[in-house]
Amino acid sequence: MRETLTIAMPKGRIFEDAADLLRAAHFQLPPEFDDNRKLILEIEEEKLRFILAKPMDVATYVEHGVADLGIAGKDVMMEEERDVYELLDLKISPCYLAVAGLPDTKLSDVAPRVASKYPNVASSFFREQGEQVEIIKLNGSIELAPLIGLAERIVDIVSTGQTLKENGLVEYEKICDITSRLIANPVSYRTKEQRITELVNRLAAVI
Ligand SMILES: Nc1ncnc2c1ncn2[C@@H]1O[C@H](COP(=O)(O)OP(=O)(O)OP(=O)(O)O)[C@@H](O)[C@H]1O
Ligand SMILES: O=P(O)(O)OC[C@H]1O[C@H](OP(=O)(O)OP(=O)(O)O)[C@H](O)[C@@H]1O
Repeated sequence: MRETLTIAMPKGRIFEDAADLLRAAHFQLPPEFDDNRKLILEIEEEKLRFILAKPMDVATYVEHGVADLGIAGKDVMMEEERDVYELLDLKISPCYLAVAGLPDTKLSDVAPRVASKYPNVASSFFREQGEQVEIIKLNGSIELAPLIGLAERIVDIVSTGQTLKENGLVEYEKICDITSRLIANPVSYRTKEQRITELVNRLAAVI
């Protein structure tokens, strides 16, 4: 009997883009996939179970082995080192990480303050540039920080650029491109290798 594969993923845009990708790969997603208030969704015929979590928690479920696979943004994978395998670049939910701030703000001689949801990524980026900064961790609405004087710079996700524009901010530097990745629990990868390879091949064929 085929064992069930459990896949963790975030609830928002990644879920929508992943559902499109799964449909393109001829997985029959039931209609309840489009009204995703439920936190656990199953495709019985395919022996697949999806669990919907916050982006930063996806890798936690996979690392602990309660999900065999996960779909997470590269941003999340870069921020926290995890004991998981990255199997595939799904090329969905594209965006990029950038340094932004108010136009014409000079960085002071003392360490400038940088607000971000990605303190580790931000800290490595400025360290590699040889710049000393003070990192301030925020959990969302990062663009507020320079507007109210909490920080001179932010490190955040940019997609359309609309949020920066509407808040009068400018991009100073692009850090890196981001897409979503298929990740696997190392033990599941060994014990359910055939099922996982089959899924990877079906997805890889439509990326
Ligand atoms: N404009 C964007 N803003 C944020 N994340 C984006 C954007 N465009 C693509 N992404 C990717 O989507 C991921 C977030 O996934 P998703 O939007 O599905 O999560 P969510 O459950 O809605 O999360 P949140 O609670 O952060 O709104 C990010 O880690 C990033 O890789
Ligand atoms: O370039 P854009 O298309 O405007 O997208 C970028 C914005 O989207 C994300 O925020 P999100 O909507 O996830 O909310 P958050 O502030 O709670 O993180 C990100 O943090 C930016 O604020």
